[in-house]
Amino acid sequence: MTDRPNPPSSRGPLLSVEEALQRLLEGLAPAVQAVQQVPLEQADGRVLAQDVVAELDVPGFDSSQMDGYAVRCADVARAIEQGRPLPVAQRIAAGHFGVELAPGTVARIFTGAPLPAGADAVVMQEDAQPAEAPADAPQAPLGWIRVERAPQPGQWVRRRGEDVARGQVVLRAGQRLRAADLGVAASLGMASVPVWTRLRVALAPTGDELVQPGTVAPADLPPGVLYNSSRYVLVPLLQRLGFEVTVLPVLPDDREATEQALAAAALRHDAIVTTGGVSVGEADHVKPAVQALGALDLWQVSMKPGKPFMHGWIDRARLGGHGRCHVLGLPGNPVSSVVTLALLARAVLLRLAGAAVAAQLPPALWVRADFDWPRPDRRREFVRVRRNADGGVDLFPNQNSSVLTSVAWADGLVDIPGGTTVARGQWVAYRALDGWWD
Ligand SMILES: Nc1nc2c(c(=O)[nH]1)N[C@H]1C(S)=C(S)[C@@H](COP(=O)(O)OP(=O)(O)OC[C@H]3O[C@@H](n4cnc5c(N)ncnc54)[C@H](O)[C@@H]3O)O[C@H]1N2
Ligand code: MOO
Repeated sequence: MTDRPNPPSSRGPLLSVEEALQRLLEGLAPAVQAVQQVPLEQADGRVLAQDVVAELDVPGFDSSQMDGYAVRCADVARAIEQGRPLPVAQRIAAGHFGVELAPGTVARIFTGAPLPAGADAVVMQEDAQPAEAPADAPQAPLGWIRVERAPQPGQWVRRRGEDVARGQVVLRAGQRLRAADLGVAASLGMASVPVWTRLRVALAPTGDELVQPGTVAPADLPPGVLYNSSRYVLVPLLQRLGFEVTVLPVLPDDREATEQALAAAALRHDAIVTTGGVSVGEADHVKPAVQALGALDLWQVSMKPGKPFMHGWIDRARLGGHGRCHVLGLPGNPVSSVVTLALLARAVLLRLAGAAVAAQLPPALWVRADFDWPRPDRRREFVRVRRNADGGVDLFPNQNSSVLTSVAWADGLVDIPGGTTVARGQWVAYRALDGWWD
């Protein structure tokens, strides 16, 4: 990444969310360096470090999809025409190979069993009836069947390689592995996968007003003091993204102490996520501290909540180390911190973790707004909503960025462009919050 000119100032036009994502991800290289081979059982959510190429076809052989009879379609058609039954010449169970199907015969076959050579379809047993042996026929120890309708070639046959073809790139480097991916890897015979080491993220809450729950009883809470609630939202979200998260003690509203704590954390982590202290007040020390230790890249985005979001880095060379430690400054209001983590910081952190991430928001679903939003804001708004049983979304009544119960109630965000309103019944862009963390 090259050094860039000054971040946009608070006085100029604010960056849009898309511009911010472009700027954040442009030239951003992964911070993780080592690859580890991890057993499939522990690989959920990890970032794949190398492409996985199939060494075999899956399935490895043509097989039956049903319990029934392996047949040659032409023979069945002829037998129907002549009104004759067909002899069952062999019996093939899953895990066993039969012999080539002799012309004019069928094979009893079970689901998953290999199709015998010569067979080109399977007739399920419900479509075949046991029949008497014709008087002029030789012995058939497994009996005779009669089929009413001629099958099409390929019917009820699971084709070799129809799931995965040998040589195919099945999983891509940079992909975050999900449960089904692990099953696919297992189907290729892999017991472990090469993944990047976990990104080491420090969460650094700031603010003299914060206390840890459990240290002061609600009845004894001094005026102006509140519990550090964001920590308990952000840590599980960061962990679900696959990071190794350390929580630092709350940083006081003090420039010197903020700088020292960030410097120490920068040497031991790939990225630091701060909360609070990024607005314009005198007690907002995160920005100047990052500037003193490295550089500020971006500050303030045209979004509500979340406007004061900040990104910068600490130059470890100044601290006797090497490389950069990225700092993502989330605004202090708890809702703003969740929304900026979802929309902006998540992409940066995942890229640092080695994941392939696009510089755009994930695609939205279009849903019906079952609410009015009559007062436009200059900033693009991300309002907390919940899908209802009628196929629309309801709005949480209090959209203040300090109201954390709005996030607890909501299952997603509706994206309202700056300067626009929403009328009940209108189609709006909805993004499920859950989708951001798996
Ligand atoms: N003059 C201006 N003032 C503000 C602006 C502005 O543009 N001009 N922006 C506002 C916006 S928007 C937001 S969002 C806030 C964010 O400010 P900070 O990031 O500096 O956050 P703080 O002031 O430190 O905290 C804001 C609020 O959140 C509470 N908080 C902080 N951390 C936690 C936590 N871990 N758990 C629970 N609650 C937390 C804090 O006590 C404050 O009440 O700035 C506006 N001001
Ligand atoms: O971003 Mo602030 O989050 O509008 O309150």
